[in-house]
Amino acid sequence: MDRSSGEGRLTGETESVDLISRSRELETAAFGAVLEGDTESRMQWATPDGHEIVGRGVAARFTATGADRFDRIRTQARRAFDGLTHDGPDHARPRAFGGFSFHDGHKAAPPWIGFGAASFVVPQLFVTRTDDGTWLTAVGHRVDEAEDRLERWHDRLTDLPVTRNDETTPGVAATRRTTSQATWTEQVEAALERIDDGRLTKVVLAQSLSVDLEDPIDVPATLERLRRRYPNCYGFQIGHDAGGTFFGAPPERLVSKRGAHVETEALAGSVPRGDTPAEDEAHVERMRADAKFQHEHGLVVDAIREQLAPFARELSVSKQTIRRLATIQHLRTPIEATLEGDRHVLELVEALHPTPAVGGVPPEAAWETIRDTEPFDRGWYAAPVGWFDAAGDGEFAVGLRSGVATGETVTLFAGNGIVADSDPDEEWDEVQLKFRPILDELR
Ligand SMILES: C=C(O[C@H]1C=CC=C(C(=O)O)[C@@H]1O)C(=O)O
Repeated sequence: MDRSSGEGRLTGETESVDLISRSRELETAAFGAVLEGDTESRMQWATPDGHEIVGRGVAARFTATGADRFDRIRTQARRAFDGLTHDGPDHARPRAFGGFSFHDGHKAAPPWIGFGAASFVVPQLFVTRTDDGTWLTAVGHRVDEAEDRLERWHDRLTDLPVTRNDETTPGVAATRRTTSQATWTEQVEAALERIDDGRLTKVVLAQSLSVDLEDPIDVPATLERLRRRYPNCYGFQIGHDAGGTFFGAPPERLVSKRGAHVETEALAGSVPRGDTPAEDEAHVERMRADAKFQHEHGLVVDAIREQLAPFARELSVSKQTIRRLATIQHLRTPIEATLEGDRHVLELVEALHPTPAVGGVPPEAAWETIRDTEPFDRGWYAAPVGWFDAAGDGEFAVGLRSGVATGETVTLFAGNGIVADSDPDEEWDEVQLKFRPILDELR
């Protein structure tokens, strides 16, 4: 454990701290070792364009509960980042990593111990790998503390041999579902009644699957395998020694903001992969031509456009495309905007979450249906995970194709959009496809 200053000072709602950050280039690929050993917090973030950040420890922590959780995180972060001095390249700058629970009333009960309604950490030590090289950054509250940490870890990482990828999976001893297929059929039929009544247009209903493992899971190795199999997805883990580790390979960007430029997307509508390119195309053609899929997807596009419009000087919705993953294919519509005025990425996260790709339309009726139907807490599943920086830029994925690992159990979550004309059996099959990314890496 890095004991030079305990696990760092925390940033409360009123206290402000100075953060000193120092970076240097790293000539080794052995940076995964940053995650090893005891630490209060570890994180990993990888983007579809191949950039990666791996970090440990707590230089500052921001937490909040309640309906104003987005605002309160921003206020705490402003205090911490106002006192930040960073000596290093821009891409190695300190950022706050973390996320939100799906719903603001969330309580951190098992399997979500350690995961509150909003929680972000500025790591004490992290490695950033981009096209500009691999950089190590240490953050402390004094110059000597940051510099010592930087040198110590630089030497430690440089001396390590690069370990080979671990292909061993933990093995599955048993699985337990929250929702049988018969119960699912009843749930979908009950949601369809609300849709028929006109109370609801769309709801995303989810299931959870608990997997008991034969051996403990190595989350970084699992994530590495997921990244190779799902290169056009994000990869993330957020973990605490005292709690669980939430990890996954989400295909969906909630939002990214750099300066005034914002990118988001609508991702909804799912079909399997085929065994041949022709079969792949046949599935896609069926999805493109199907009124139910187009309705389900169009609701997401419309909601994102409406939520983003008040912030935007310009907003463009591109042509619908297909996101083809190893086990599933989705309808995808990229959406870009130029912001009017200075905004924080968390304002956009708050406005967009939950999109109807994970919640529904209208949002209140959808949330009521989810609450009445799902016999488990969504926790951080389907919620925003990502990072933001001192300038209020950042990037967030939707926490899908994900699970939370606690001891020798991983609890997985997956859901599907229900609209008029949804067929319970087809919806069941689509949900099972969405468990596969993580489940395949556990077997
Ligand atoms: C809710 C999930 O997926 C969303 C993203 C893509 C396609 C979806 C769908 O076809 O229903 C969902 O909206 C999930 O993976 O658990």
